[in-house]
Amino acid sequence: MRSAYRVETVRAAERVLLASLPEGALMARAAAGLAAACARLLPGGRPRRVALLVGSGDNGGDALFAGARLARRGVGVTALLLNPERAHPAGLAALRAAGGRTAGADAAEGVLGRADLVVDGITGIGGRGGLRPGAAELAELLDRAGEEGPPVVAVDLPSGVDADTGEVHGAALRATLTVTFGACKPGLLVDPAREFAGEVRLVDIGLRPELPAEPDLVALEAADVAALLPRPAAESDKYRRGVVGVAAGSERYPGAAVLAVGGALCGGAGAVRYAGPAGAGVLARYPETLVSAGPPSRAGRVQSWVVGPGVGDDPNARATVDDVLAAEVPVLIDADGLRGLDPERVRARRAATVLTPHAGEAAALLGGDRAGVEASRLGSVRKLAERFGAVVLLKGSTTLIAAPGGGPVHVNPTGTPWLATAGSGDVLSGLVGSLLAAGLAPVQAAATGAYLHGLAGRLAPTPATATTVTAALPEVWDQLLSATEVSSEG
Ligand SMILES: NC(=O)C1=CN([C@@H]2O[C@H](COP(=O)(O)OP(=O)(O)OC[C@H]3O[C@@H](n4cnc5c(N)ncnc54)[C@H](O)[C@@H]3O)[C@@H](O)[C@H]2O)[C@@H](O)CC1
Ligand SMILES: Nc1ncnc2c1ncn2[C@@H]1O[C@H](COP(=O)(O)OP(=O)(O)O)[C@@H](O)[C@H]1O
Ligand SMILES: [K+]
Repeated sequence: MRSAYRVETVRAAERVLLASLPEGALMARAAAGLAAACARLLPGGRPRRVALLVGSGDNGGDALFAGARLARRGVGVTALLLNPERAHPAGLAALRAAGGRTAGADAAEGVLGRADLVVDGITGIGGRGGLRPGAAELAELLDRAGEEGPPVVAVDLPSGVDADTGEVHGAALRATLTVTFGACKPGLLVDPAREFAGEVRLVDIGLRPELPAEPDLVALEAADVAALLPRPAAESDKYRRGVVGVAAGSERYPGAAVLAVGGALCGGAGAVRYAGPAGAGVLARYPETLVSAGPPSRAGRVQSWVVGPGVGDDPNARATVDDVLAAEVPVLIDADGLRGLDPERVRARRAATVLTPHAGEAAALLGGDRAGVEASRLGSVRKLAERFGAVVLLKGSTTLIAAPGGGPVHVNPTGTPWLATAGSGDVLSGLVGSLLAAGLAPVQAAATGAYLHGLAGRLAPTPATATTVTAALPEVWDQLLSATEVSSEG
């Protein structure tokens, strides 16, 4: 499991560690890791030039000490000082002693134009709000150079992104690689900031023992997901494996029923019941489905319900959602089912509820606009989970999952923008509902479902469609299960 910690937590851990180490030791560890990462990105066989962007805090100090290490290896290093009087004094002295140069920000265009690599040490975890004008101009200058420009290595964080929330207010440095120290920060894993971070590499500076057991953000890895996947045992039968009910589709949108059932068949439950008006289409595609045309409550016993995809917005659809909400099993609500959903109705349920909105649906539930949700994904998903007393999976780039009452938020690491294709959300809802029926806890079901769905999106032939994503799911299971079998044998 990958973990990320908020600035406040990182600072507290750093204080403990700093007290036990000689002065400057921690920064030296950070700078050594940073310099090694930069050296690997530099071209060989000719004089090489590195430009350091140096702000007035310790982030600039890291850049200066790393620059000194590179200068000692024969690299031409120039530090652009945004605020020369406030640049880290010991870092400056080290750079100069190693033969590095300094320049004011007015020299930026020339220095950056000649650089093979840029090191962004403007702000790290001490950055507040949008970048100030001098720093913002540097970010814009590099943005204009685009692909033609030199690679940028961000020190700890790309300057201008919010470490705790992943929000970006105005300009920010766009990095090829972010070398982060001690612990990953939530902003490095959540969009829009994640887009600015490039590849993220964690440098161990000895902080781990001082960090609390519970992170603020987590991302499942393959072994975690493999351990969560429900597997039939010798004494299993289809009922013990769990039965998932799907109340989806309508005469207008019959395809949503087929897609949600397809996802549900690939989520580990032993059987799928379908209740609704699109049974003929479902049976034609998946004859293994148990189909009924009446209300969900008359369809027979299930261990979870999925309701909403393609049900439309007529009174029948509302009645279907109400009927499912009355069930005493975990319920996943998606798409049309989320329209006008009453928080009190959801809070009053005794069994778990999982909501799976995309940004537009989340905005409607929160009474805001879509752009606001996309700009503040972590805040939005937490707010929705609290308001509805439900587990919320916010879809989109860097899908997030939050539970009511706090605890770590999950971020899905496997997504791909190829999943932004009609109906792929319907497949996800069936998949997560099936994992719920198989007995996974709601947060685990949502996080595991998003992980499998993302991998299937990557595995499906390009361009992925909802149907090919479904078809790729068994291969995703195979890969995950066979990898763990090998590791448990070895
Ligand atoms: N505390 C520690 O023990 C360690 C800290 N390290 C480094 O220290 C960094 C934190 O250092 P600081 O607390 O000095 O903070 P930073 O260096 O991240 O940022 C603070 C400085 O940036 C300026 N600033 C803040 N917001 C700005 C904005 N929007 N636009 C332009 N300038 C802005 C402030 O005026 C201040 O001078 C970490 O990110 C990491 O790089 C590492 O050396 C590892 C050890
Ligand atoms: N930019 C993106 N990057 C990664 N995944 C995305 C992106 N945009 C959408 N997705 C994923 O694609 C799926 C689309 O679901 P949804 O919006 O409900 O579409 P539909 O209603 O057509 O099924 C979700 O799993 C979502 O997380
Ligand atoms: K930085």
